Amino acid sequence: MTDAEATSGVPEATSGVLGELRGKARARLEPAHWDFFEGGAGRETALAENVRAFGRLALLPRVLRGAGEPDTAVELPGARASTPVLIAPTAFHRLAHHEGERATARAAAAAGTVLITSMASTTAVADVVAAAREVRADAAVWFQLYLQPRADVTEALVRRAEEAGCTALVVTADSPVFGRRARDDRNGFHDLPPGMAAENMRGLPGAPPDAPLDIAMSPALSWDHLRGLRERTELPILVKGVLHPDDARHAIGEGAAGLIVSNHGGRQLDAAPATVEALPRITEAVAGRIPVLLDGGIRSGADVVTALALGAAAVGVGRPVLWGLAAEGEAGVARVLAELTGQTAHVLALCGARDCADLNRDQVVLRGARGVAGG
Ligand SMILES: Cc1cc2nc3c(=O)[nH]c(=O)nc-3n(C[C@H](O)[C@H](O)[C@H](O)COP(=O)(O)O)c2cc1C
Ligand SMILES: CCCCC(=O)C(=O)O
Repeated sequence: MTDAEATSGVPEATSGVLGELRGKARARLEPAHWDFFEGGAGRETALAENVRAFGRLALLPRVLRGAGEPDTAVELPGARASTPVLIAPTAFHRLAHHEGERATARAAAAAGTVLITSMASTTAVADVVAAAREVRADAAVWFQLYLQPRADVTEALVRRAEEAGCTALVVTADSPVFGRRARDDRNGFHDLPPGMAAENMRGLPGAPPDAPLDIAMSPALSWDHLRGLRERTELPILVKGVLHPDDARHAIGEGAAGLIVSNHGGRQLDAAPATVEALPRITEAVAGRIPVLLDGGIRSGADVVTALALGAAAVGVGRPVLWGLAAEGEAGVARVLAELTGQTAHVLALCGARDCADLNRDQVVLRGARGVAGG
């Protein structure tokens, strides 16, 4: 067991650039904030399994294909990204670094990738998009939305995202209630410190002037709410947190432009499967009709290529971006993105792939299994 595993239970990156940034982030952050970023729900089984499941998979390279230098670019709803490594939405970046989401946005834009900015950001979405667009005029920022039980609140948030220039909405569907996180309970961490707030939640219907509204999570939300949202926006909508193939089909029926296979980084249902293990059934159900993305446990280029080979169009990365941000601000996020994209290009080349779509499901096999050629 590594040192990191001994303290967290998770087989996390302990070497290389990501390991270095993780160590630096941990040393810099207040322990309660580190635990908030790093932790998961319950016994942290889903959190650990997201990472471990990639370790149980191997890649079968194809040889002598004359593929040339791999192209890492991907085409997505409301974005063309130069890398399949996107930034998954994570809350409260100013807890990690004083520049917060602005630093993350600049690094994402410079890398030519999509920032999925959290509704629970500590910077208003207009300022997040502005920071990205200062670096690159066509930078793509997607807005992650928790559907609110009050339709007027959801609507006001969507208008803000649209006016800010976001090019897609990501509706997080895996949070009918808030996950139970033992580390946060133990630390008594349940709110932002004074001076920081969820800036998107200010000035909404039902809130006192300039006071932020709490983000509501509601088990009463249904596909009807998603339909209501679709009728009120032209933006493409991706549904995040899908693990059951029937929900994938349902989302397509409701006009979703994309899906994100996710268990919220193991922070919601602890009994959820590792996302890479849920992915094949989802891509099978979707059958290429809309792009399927995955997040959870991506820590290397091999993880990225494994997800792509199993049919993902792109992946999201959560905690490693927070490590980079906490360790070195914008430069740290840039290092995380460059490292994962560089590794991805290298693994694509070693697998004989010319681009992110030039991979097949039969190239992913279980380690230790007899007769590795899948199908
Ligand atoms: C600190 C933290 C905050 C998060 N906040 C949000 C959020 O506001 N909205 C959301 O949809 N997902 C949120 N997530 C989940 C991520 O979008 C993503 O599903 C997950 O982090 C991916 O796993 P990884 O951290 O192993 O890469 C959060 C995750 C973390 C670690
Ligand atoms: C209301 C904040 C939600 C943040 C979140 O989604 C998470 O911590 O996983």
